[in-house]
Amino acid sequence: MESKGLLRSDELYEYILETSVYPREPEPLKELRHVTEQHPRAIMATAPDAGQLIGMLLQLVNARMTIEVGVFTGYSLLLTALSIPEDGKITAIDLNRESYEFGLPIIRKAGVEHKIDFIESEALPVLDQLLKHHDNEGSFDFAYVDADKINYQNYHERLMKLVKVGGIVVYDNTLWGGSVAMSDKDTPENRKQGRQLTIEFNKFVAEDDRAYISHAPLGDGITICRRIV
Ligand SMILES: C[S@@+](CC[C@H](N)C(=O)[O-])C[C@H]1O[C@@H](n2cnc3c(N)ncnc32)[C@H](O)[C@@H]1O
Ligand SMILES: O=c1cc(-c2ccc(O)cc2)oc2c(O)c(O)ccc12
Repeated sequence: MESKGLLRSDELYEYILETSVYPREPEPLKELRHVTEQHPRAIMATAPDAGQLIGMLLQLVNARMTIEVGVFTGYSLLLTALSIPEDGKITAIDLNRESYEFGLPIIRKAGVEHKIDFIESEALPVLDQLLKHHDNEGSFDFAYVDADKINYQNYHERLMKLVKVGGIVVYDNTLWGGSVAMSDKDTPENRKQGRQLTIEFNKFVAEDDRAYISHAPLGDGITICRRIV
């Protein structure tokens, strides 16, 4: 049977970006995306098409309290900050404050810094700390995970407790450059470990009865999990 997947070319991806994503991208996000292009690790930023869907999900659940694991220069962070209300809060965790500070002037200019609690740390102990306060259980509306792939299952276990029933957790890079569907021998050496971890995570989350999921081929692949129990 012919594949139902439609994205057959870079031109088609460019078409989506130019037609439906860039014209609607808020100015501060556009500026941050352009500034981040000068960063040596620019490839790590959340793809704008994935960002657009994340923005819609934030609106759909009226997100106010959110968690972000993996900030880098702040594309997804700024997107979240622009999407939540004035009294909304983002607990944003990253090992590296320097990259957060790279984008901070644009976040400040957008007038949304007050919504961000940036924590420079390994993410797992911060999530565990949050869970020590029982009031935090089920108190978050939304979480976005875009960090070390080796811990995605660990993050998922914590986040399935921290987000409320009906809340959403989104994971980035769940197609890992398309390598999840390649044979090991065809996978570039620098993709092999991420490929294996991503395959394992995708299987794990597909079998998780606590969440309704959708694996969307936007950007580098995002998996949307809605906590249902
Ligand atoms: C792909 S980037 C995040 C991109 C970001 N979401 C954006 O839209 O630009 C991954 C980030 O995760 C951070 N990171 C990696 N491992 C981490 C860990 N164990 N705990 C916290 N942050 C981590 C890295 O420092 C890096 O900034
Ligand atoms: O090496 C990458 C590449 C990406 C990536 C690829 C394609 C897109 O449209 C967006 C992003 O993202 C990465 C990432 O988030 C990460 O944590 C490490 C490496 C990469």
